Amino acid sequence: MKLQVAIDLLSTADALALLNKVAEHVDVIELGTPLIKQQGLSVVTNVKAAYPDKLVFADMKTMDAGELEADLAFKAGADIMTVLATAADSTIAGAVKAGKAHGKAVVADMIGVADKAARLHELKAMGVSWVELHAGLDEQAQAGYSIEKLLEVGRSADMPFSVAGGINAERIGGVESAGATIAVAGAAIYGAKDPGAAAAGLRKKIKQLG
Ligand SMILES: O=C([C@H](O)CO)[C@H](O)[C@H](O)COP(=O)(O)O
Repeated sequence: MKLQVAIDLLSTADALALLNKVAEHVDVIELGTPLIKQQGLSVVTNVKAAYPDKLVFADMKTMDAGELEADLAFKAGADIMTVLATAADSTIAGAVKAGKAHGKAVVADMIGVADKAARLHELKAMGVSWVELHAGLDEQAQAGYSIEKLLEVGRSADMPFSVAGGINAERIGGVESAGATIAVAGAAIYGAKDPGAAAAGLRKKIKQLG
């Protein structure tokens, strides 16, 4: 299982300072949606220039104009971009088309999807590279939040999937056992006192489990 760091900070300088501590421990660098909204796609270009050997993930959460937005992200240097699974099929098809044109990956973010199993089958047919089983920050803040619901969907998924939703050292084992190809960790890394140690710790747990 790969480790993806989600950077939900708001400046390119802060993102680069964090990466200076954690990049060696992660496989995929995610530029979060708030960061891209604050900085524009220049943050993607700057991070890819600084880390050309890492996969750079632009969390665009595209809801419309799929081909155009995916094209913008890939032209900026992204290796992977996200389209919302709740978007119209034509939007997802457009993003997939741009992904194929650039030879890059398009991920469908399942945030807010009610019937995740049914949508997953449709997304597979549309040719997305993988799906992200995702509970967003607002969902995580609700009383009684549990990552288990996402893992349940993952266990019966017949395509590659990542998981995002408050993954930390306690939860990462369950994510690996559910069969995820990528574990996404945001706050558990950027919010840690020692982000380098936090990322290294998650990496170590993955190695132990694998
Ligand atoms: O995608 C995310 C969210 O929508 C805000 O951009 C997060 O990066 C994702 O949820 C992972 O972060 P954590 O839940 O803090 O691990």
